[in-house]
Amino acid sequence: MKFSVLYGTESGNSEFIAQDVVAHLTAELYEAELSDLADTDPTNVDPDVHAYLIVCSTHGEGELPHTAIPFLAELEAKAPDLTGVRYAMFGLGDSFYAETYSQGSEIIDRKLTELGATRIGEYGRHDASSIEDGTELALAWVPSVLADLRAQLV
Ligand SMILES: Cc1cc2nc3c(=O)[nH]c(=O)nc-3n(C[C@H](O)[C@H](O)[C@H](O)COP(=O)(O)O)c2cc1C
Repeated sequence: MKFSVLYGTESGNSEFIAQDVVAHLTAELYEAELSDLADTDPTNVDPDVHAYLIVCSTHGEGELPHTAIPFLAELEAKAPDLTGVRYAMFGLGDSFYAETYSQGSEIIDRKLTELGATRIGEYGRHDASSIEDGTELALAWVPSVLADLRAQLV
C-alpha cells in the first residue's frame, strides 16, 4: 500500500512527527512519501496513493500554520472533486489555547470532507501542554488508519 504523508507546520513539530510516521510506515514495508502541504497540489491526486495522512498544527488564534495556507487556498479556489480520496488527520495544538484548541487541522479536515474526501481512522491529536510525546501518539494513531483502510479495501 502507498501513503502520502503531508505536514502543515509553523515551527517544525508537525514535520518531525510526519517524518517519524513515514519512517514507521517504511519500516513496516509500506510505501510512504513525505511532503510539505506547501508543496502539495490538491488538484493533482495520485491515483496510486491509498491514503493521505495529514499532520497539521494550529497557529494564530485557531488558524492554519503557514505551510498549510497555500494548500487551503488552492482547495478554496479550485474546489476539486475529491470523491474517492481517503485521508487521515493528526492535529497538533495546545490546550492552553482553550477556545481554539487544535482548530488548525480542523479547517483542512472540514474542507476536505466538503469536497468529497473521506476521513479514515481516528482523529489523532497532540496537546503541547500534555506530557505526551507527539510521535508516540502518532504511531499509536497509525493502526486505526490502517485498520479502516484495510476494511475499505476488502
Ligand atoms: C503563536 C502561537 C499561537 C498558537 N495558537 C494556537 C491555537 O490557537 N490553538 C492551539 O491549539 N494551539 C496553538 N498553538 C500551539 C501549536 O499548535 C503547537 O505548539 C504545535 O505543537 C506547533 O506545531 P508546529 O511546530 O508544527 O507548528 C500556538 C502556538 C504558537 C507559538
